[in-house]
Amino acid sequence: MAELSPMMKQYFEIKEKNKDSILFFRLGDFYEMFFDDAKLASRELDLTLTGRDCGQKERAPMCGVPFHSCESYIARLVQKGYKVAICEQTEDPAKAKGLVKRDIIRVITPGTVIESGMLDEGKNNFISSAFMANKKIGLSFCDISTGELFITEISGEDLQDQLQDQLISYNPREILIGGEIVNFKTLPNFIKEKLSASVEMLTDDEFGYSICLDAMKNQFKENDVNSIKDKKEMVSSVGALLSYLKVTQITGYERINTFEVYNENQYMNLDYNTRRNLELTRTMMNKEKKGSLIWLLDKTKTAMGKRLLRYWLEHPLLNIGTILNRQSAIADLVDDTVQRLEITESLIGIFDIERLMTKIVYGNANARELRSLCGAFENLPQIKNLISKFDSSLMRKLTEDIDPLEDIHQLIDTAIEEEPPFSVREGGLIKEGYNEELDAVRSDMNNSTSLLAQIELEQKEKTGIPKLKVGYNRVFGYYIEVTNSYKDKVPEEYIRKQTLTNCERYITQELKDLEGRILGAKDRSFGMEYAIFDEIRKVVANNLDRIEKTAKAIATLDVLTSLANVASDNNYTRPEVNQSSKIILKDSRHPVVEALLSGAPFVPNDVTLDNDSNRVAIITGPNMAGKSTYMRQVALIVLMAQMGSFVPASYAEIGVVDSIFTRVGASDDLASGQSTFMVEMNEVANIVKKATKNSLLILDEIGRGTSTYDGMSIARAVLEFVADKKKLGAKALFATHYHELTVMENLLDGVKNYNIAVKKRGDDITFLRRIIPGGADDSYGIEVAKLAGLPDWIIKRAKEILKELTSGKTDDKETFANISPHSSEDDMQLNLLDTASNAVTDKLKSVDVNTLTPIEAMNLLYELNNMI
Ligand SMILES: Nc1ncnc2c1ncn2[C@@H]1O[C@H](COP(=O)(O)OP(=O)(O)OP(=O)(O)O)[C@@H](O)[C@H]1O
Repeated sequence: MAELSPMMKQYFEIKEKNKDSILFFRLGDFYEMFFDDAKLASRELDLTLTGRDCGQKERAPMCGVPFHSCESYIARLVQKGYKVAICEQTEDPAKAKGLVKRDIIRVITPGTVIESGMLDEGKNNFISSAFMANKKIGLSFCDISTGELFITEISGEDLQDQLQDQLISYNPREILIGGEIVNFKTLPNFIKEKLSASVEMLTDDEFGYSICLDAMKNQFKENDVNSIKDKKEMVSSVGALLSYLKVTQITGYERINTFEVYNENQYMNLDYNTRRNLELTRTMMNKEKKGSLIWLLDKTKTAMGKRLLRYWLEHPLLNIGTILNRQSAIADLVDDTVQRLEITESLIGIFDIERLMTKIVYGNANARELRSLCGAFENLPQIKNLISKFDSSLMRKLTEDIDPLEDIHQLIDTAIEEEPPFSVREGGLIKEGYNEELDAVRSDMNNSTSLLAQIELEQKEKTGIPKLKVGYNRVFGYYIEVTNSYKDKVPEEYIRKQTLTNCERYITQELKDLEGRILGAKDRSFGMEYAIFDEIRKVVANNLDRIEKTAKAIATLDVLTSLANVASDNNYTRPEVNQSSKIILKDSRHPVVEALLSGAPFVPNDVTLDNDSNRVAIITGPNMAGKSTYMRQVALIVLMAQMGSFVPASYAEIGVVDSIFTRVGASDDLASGQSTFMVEMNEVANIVKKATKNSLLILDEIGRGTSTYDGMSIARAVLEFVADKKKLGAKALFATHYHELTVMENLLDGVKNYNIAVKKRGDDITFLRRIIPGGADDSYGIEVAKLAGLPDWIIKRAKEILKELTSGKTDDKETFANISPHSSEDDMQLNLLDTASNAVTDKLKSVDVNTLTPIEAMNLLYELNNMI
């Protein structure tokens, strides 16, 4: 067998160490993939598969992507869950002796993306690490593009459920798991179906306590590490994550210089179904942002603010103090419109400082990005000044945290060109006047350039060739070009280098000497520029703590301003948030439906819920009356209040709830083999298992997915469980079409009936959208069906059947069986037909048709026709 070429040998050595990644092997201006990687990439990225001679009989399958547009290709692979190992030349090809050295500079995995083009600017890109031992789970979430790291410990009952709820609230793209977590048999399916994240199994050694503790010590301040070092599972989770980042990122992960330990009881619990049902970040129907709560609330001006707003929305608080702090800051902004609008304006154009800093710390930010950072700092002094006038404690803290960073701004501004090129190795980065030495080298370079022009002139005169010019190419540098018609005038000392169709190119000793000076000056100047640029980049990186603190403050201010703008534009009110267990709302509205309604205005409604005589509200009323809207608006208002936001109501008192659970709408999960009813019952089971008396439950038409009697029985049993203080005793809104359930008001403590009023005139109904005490008198299903355009025949027939069913003569089943399968109209027509056909038969019996004359036959036919 023939020997592999040296380059392919090098390829195989590198590939051997990165078997589970697609290897992007840098060759010139391309990243090439070979063998199975090439086949996979060609399939996934629609690339043409070619072959490369590799010293063997068979050519190596190969495909490539251009270096300059590689991001979009990598993004597509990473989004599909693949890892991409980037292999670069690690020495200057010009200085290499033999084959250029190459090595992996970074492995990009779904959870370790930092490239802005591959990230959603308004969403964190988390990688998570979960390790379980001793019935405890250590869990961490890290966004390496911003340097944020959140860690927690989960203990107690239902660890898998708790873990899933935590994973849902951070939505990581990649999850490292190990220890006893492998026993959670349904977890992989959950991760695949609900999170679409990729999973990496790590070994117990990788989660080993002492290795992990060392990894933490290398990364964080001693005091920080000491504060959690007894939480072994937590240490294992963070340590294994750091080691994974070290292996994949190789450099730059030092950006993660601190962490935040959170307690899962710090935040309201929202499970997967509730997040989906309340349409927090996208709608259920179209999976679109428009129509979701975030769409309404997000008026942020910066990417940092966008991400933080999303975080607040996905993590409503339980701590009243923190909620009140946010509220007071929003109140400051709501009350001072002029100031608020000025702040809003000064936030516009502030770049993503958090993600820029990551690139700077990684050492791969270019001069343009440094300029963007400088631009982001421009308004800081003004913003600090604007908010210093406010009184609330959060505003005071933000004023303190915002560092105007004038020194860094000035450093970048005086050093870096306004519009530098993307490349940092080809000059044009540093402003004239910033560095004397650089200016001197540059002037040498420029003088040399004018010397070239002088040479051209001199040679023209000396040789008498008018069409002579000095040019440059990459192959043999500076040359003199003479058109063919003057070839005979070329002096002897010219050395011919190239012949083209119309001209010849020459070099001279004088030109080569000058070239040495020019290129030397150019190289030196570019080298100096890069060194100065890199130094500035390092200075900025060394100020990470100051810059990061400012970025966080700007993000917080942006979120507060966004919420204040929404509150002011939509006439929201500041809710009174307390521990009262009450939810009292006056004139409350559904924030999103209200914003989307174009015709008639939204009809506001009141709400009274508490843990006493108003625990459960049974809501009846016709279809389309607004039951679901009403229930969701209560849940959304509670959630908004616990985010710290103002709410759409004229008055609101919110006793904090520990969780919101919802069971709404019909959905099936055919992929996991579950019918609509199974999904519904699973969700109900989950709610009754996890809810506490401090939870808020939204139960919309429980039991509708099965037969009437079974459904009604289940609905009543759930209602009894929820309402009964000895069992659950939680606050709940319970919408149902089973009017029979309204009797529960008399049978159970704490249950109240409400209905959404409609006005009926003849066959037509008008929706009033007002919630009023008492059960609904009728369900008006048929009237709504008529509104929906069901044909008259079906409507009439349905009314007939309903009349029989509600006549109350016998039990429903018997009555239903006794109803004729024809409508009364059908029966009438059948009777008529019967009579006519009898008359015709009688008539025909009375005549002998064989003896009729043609005229008599015609008359008979005429007579028969009239009978029918
Ligand atoms: N308070 C309101 N003011 C104005 N329009 C409303 C109000 N409540 C609901 N609506 C409108 O009525 C539509 C139907 O409301 P919703 O889906 O809540 O009815 P429903 O009673 O739950 O119906 P069903 O029993 O068929 O599920 C909503 O899409 C909304 O546009």
